[in-house]
Amino acid sequence: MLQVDVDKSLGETAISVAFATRGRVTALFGPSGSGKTSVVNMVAGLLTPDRGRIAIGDDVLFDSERRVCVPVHRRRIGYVFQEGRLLPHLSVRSNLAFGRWMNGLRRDADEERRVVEMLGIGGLLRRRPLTLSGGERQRVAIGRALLLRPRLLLLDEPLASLDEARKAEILPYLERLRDEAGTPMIYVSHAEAEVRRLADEVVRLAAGRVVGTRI
Ligand SMILES: Nc1ncnc2c1ncn2[C@@H]1O[C@H](COP(=O)(O)OP(=O)(O)OP(=O)(O)O)[C@@H](O)[C@H]1O
Repeated sequence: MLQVDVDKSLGETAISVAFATRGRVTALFGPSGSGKTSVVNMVAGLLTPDRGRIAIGDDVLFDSERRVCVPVHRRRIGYVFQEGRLLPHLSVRSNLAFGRWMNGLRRDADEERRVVEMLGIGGLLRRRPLTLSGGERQRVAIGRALLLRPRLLLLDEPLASLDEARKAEILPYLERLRDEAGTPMIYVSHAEAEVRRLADEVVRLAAGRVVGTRI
C-alpha cells in the first residue's frame, strides 16, 4: 500500500494532500495546476514536503517528524516523464541498459527480453530516439523505467504530447503493463477517458487538495 500525507507550500500555491491506495493503477486526476506533478515529485523524492509522511508498505520514504528522507536513487521508484527524456546519442538498446547501469544493476537478458516483448519495442533496439515516433519513444521510456525493477512506477501524463492515433497505439501497452507487470503505478492525467480505461483507484485533486475518489 502507498500512503501519502504531505503539505507543501509552492509560491502562491499550498498543497495539502493525503491518500492511501492499494490500486494496480491509481490515477492522480485533476485540472492543470491542481498539484498532480508536485505530488508525484514528492513521492519520487525530487521535491521535499514541508511536512508529512510517505510510505510504501512498512518502508518509510519520508517522515518529517522522524526526520526520514530517503534519497531519490534509494527509493526504487520508476518515473516516466511527459516527454520521455531518452538520451539522444544512445541507441534504444543502450537507453534501456543505461538506467540499470546508472543504478548499479547488472544486465539481465531475460528481464530485458520480457520487457521488450511486452512493450513491442524489439524492432527498435538499434534506432536512436530522434528517429522514433512519440509513442515509440514513450514505450522505450517505460521499458527503461521497468528494467530498474521499481516497486512503484510513476507516469506523469505519458500520453500528453501524443496525438490521438499515437495515444490509441500506446494505451493497449499500458493496459498490458497493468495486467502483466505486477508493478503498481501512479498515473497522472487530466484526460477522463484514459483514467476510466486504466485506473482502478482515483485520487481527484483540485487546487492542491483531494476532492474525491471518483472521476
Ligand atoms: N517551484 C514552484 N514555485 C512556485 N509555484 C510552483 C512551483 N512548482 C509548482 N508551482 C505551482 O503549484 C501549482 C501546482 O503545480 P503542478 O505542476 O503540481 O500542477 P499539475 O496539476 O501537475 O499541473 P499540469 O497538469 O499543468 O502539469 C501550480 O499553480 C504551479 O504554478
